[in-house]
Amino acid sequence: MAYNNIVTDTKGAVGIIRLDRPKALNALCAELFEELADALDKFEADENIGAVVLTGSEKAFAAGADILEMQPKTYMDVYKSDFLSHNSERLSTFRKPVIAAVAGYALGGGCELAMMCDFILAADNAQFGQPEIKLGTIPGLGGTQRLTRAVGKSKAMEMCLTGRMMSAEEAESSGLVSRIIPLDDLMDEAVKVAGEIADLSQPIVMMCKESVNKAYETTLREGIMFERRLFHSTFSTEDQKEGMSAFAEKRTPEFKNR
Ligand SMILES: CCC/C=C/C(=O)SCCNC(=O)CCNC(=O)[C@H](O)C(C)(C)COP(=O)([O-])OP(=O)([O-])OC[C@H]1O[C@@H](n2cnc3c(N)ncnc32)[C@H](O)[C@@H]1OP(=O)([O-])[O-]
Repeated sequence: MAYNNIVTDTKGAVGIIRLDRPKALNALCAELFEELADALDKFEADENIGAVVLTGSEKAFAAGADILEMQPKTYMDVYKSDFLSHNSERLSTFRKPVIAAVAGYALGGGCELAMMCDFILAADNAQFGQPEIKLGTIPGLGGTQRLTRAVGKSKAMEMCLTGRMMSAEEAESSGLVSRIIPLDDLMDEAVKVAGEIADLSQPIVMMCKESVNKAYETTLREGIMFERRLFHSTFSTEDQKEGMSAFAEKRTPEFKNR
């Protein structure tokens, strides 16, 4: 598939997806979602890729779903086509770690896309928001749910009801992003961290991601049982033997991804 709205690249074992629709501040049109899903399918199937970085431009990670594309749609259009239920959710089912490297605007669907990633590294110029309310609609890609889980009800409610933007500092202090990086260093740092993760055992990393994500979907007791079972299952892998043997023998582990 030829891409018109994204650019993909690799650096070692890191897959990079850059949203690249500059004229519309990377607004998420249907074609972009289709391309993003295709790129994710390819990176997921590629055994040489251990982690992915999703980024945009310095001005915008993504300024939201494409308003001009949505504007003429009727209720019957969106209901019958189950608008947003297909390619736009692909990121949330991706099994390898994905880091969002966010600079500039991450608004509406852009903020929701960043929140589907496993963690967010924010440039110091990043701005997050769910401004859908100002357009006479509400978030439709998980914003009311993931933002509430990330920053708590009071701040999420304020953000969704007012549509105001949150600075990188506020996003970090409220737990939406894991760290703030100077804009010029953002991609280098994101690729470095992704590379460190990709050097670990891929199946163990996938289990760890699955277990952390379980915390969003279950009770504490069930989540702890799920984690315990996955933890037990790591003992069936060669990589657990290698990791612990390497520690005992004071050497660097050589993971084989099995
Ligand atoms: C997915 C699930 C549900 C989600 C819903 C949503 O996300 S709802 C969306 C939630 N998001 C919002 O409500 C944010 C909407 N965007 C804004 O408020 C402003 O663009 C800004 C404050 C981000 C930047 O202001 P600035 O003065 O620096 O820049 P500028 O304004 O001059 O924009 C440059 C060009 O980009 C264009 N374009 C930008 N965004 C979109 C878009 N989403 N769509 C389409 N096009 C968009 C803009 O029209 C212009 O094109 P033109 O005229 O040159 O052909």
